[in-house]
Amino acid sequence: MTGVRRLFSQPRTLVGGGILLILLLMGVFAPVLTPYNPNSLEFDSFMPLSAKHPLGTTAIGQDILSQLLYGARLTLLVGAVAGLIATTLSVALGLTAAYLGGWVDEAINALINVFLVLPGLPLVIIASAFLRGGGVWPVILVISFTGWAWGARVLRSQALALRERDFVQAAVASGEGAGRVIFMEILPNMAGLIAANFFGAALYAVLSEAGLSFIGVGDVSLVTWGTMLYWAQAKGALLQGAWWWVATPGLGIALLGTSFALLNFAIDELGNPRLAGPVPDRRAPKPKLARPQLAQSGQRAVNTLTPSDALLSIQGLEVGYVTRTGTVRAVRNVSLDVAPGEFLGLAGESGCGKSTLAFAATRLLDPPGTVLGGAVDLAGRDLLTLSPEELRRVRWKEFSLVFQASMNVLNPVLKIREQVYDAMQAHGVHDKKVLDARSCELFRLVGIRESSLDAYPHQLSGGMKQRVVIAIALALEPRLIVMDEPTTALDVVVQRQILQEISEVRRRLGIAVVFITHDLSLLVEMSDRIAIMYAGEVVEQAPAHALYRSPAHPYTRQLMQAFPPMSGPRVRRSGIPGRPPPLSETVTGCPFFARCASRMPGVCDVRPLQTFLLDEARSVACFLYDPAVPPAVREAAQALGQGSAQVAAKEVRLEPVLPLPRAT
Ligand SMILES: Nc1ncnc2c1ncn2[C@@H]1O[C@H](COP(=O)(O)OP(=O)(O)OP(=O)(O)O)[C@@H](O)[C@H]1O
Repeated sequence: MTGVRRLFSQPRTLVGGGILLILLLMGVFAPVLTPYNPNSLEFDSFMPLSAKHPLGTTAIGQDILSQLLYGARLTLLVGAVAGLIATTLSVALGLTAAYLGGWVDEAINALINVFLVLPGLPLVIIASAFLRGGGVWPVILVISFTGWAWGARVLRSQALALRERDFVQAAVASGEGAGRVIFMEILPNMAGLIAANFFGAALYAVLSEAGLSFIGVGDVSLVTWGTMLYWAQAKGALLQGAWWWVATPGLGIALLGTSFALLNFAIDELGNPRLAGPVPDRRAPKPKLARPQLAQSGQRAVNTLTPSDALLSIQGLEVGYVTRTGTVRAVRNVSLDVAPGEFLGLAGESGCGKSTLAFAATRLLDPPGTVLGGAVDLAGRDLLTLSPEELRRVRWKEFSLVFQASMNVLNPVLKIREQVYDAMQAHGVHDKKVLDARSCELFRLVGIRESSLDAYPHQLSGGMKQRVVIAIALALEPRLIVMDEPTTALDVVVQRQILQEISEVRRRLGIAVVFITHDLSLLVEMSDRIAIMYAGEVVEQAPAHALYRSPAHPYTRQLMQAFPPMSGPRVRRSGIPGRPPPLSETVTGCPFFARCASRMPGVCDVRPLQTFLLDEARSVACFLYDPAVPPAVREAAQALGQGSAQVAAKEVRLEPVLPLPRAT
């Protein structure tokens, strides 16, 4: 059901809109509904209710029904126009302050505060008295310009909160312009609040006009419900027993207020789809995928990369978080290449710098994170030096990103379809047929029913939302997708389904994937190649099957032992004793030294760490493979490390060769 249809199917809308419509029709068709001029003095004073005068007459012989009908015109005009002007001012100033921030925010905030502390009623009275006699417009202007500040403050706060939400950040990151972010991402989420603001301001205007007229400050020669009250009070209507003269405009104002309030609630519900709509369909689609298989070397991309055939080339990347207590060097001299269509897994303990690496390489690192050195080249473009505009053009088209909390980037008040379209439209795809066809194709690819395109995010389960985000990330068929624990927040079954789909999709589309997770056994299933990070450094890189069969670095071995095997009997797993060194400190030698079962004191803790190439596809940053260390010493150390390193060395026929150059 569309938003408008849903709005008009609510009882509140029907009642509130019905009352408002009746009041409007009363004003519009006043000349038809009554034969009398509201200002005509042709009747007797204080005539009681009768067929000729259903609401009696005033002290000076005016027909009260005519006054009520004609009075609706000006009363509604004051409410609508003053409400509109005040709301426009509130939205414009509130959003400008929140979106631009800095001195603009401070200046607008100061203005809001000034208007809030000004005593409203006396100000309105003085201003109205000053402008008296100019008809209804001075009253409208005075009410509008004194009634915007509260709304601006509330809308500013809401916009500030929305600006930090993931879906707004994602829209900014995906290159949407400021206007589009404000009008497409932020404003729809504030519809309820803006509507509330409008109806609140309109009600304030109607009541202010009535109050001003009642005390005789407005233009009492006009016929409004306020001036009716003024004259009724001035001529002692209640003392004369002519209660209907007071009750009629009072009831009109009360009904108008009720209709505004009901419409306000109804629109609020429309702006917040969680409050309405059909029961969510949370049935997950059935995956139609084959059982995952352990990689076979013949099927895999082989890591024989040279810089010229790499799609993504990270060279000597250094990233730090500059804090008051020093710089946390979270990524240290990392070099990684990813070939076109390759699935590179990145694993390591929590806090070893995986996310920092992903964020820095894709230019999404927020302060205090800073790139301290190195280069990131994607298909010949140095991503680290691209201007924001160039980056906007490249992101989503050349590479896209899916993170653990990616499902939060979905805007809660927009249908999934609009959000999938948005990503494509921001990059120049506007043909409705193409958008439609592509969206359906993407949804089939990631295993979601096409009907979910017309759902709101809250109507989908977490797994489905994450698939939607993956579909959006695939929308422009980027050459590379970086996925940082994209399924960690989901249950194991859904995780597996999604991972199988990612694997399938990237094979079909030939997209390269950098996949980050703690779960090494999962990576072994999915990856062509795996890089292991420890304390900000890449300590081992190898084809997945080789790493699984014979991990070379003692840390990789221990990491593998910490996860259950993919087959065989269940055994108790042990964690890795000890902790990584603090990344804010300079590490001399190997950062794994203190925890390593094969450590060689006097070597590993004193020499600057080097990376050794074991064969054309494997490298390891460990002195156990340093030809400069006597073989006997290395063998003894390997044996100490439970002997498994020797097995590994035999299996991969380790022939330590040249140390790779490492940037300092
Ligand atoms: N804003 C920050 N300020 C200071 N240090 C930070 C900040 N963010 C991360 N760090 C530090 O940087 C290091 C790397 O963190 P990062 O999140 O990249 O690791 P990770 O391997 O992705 O961990 P996880 O798997 O838990 O996400 C950690 O030591 C962390 O404490």
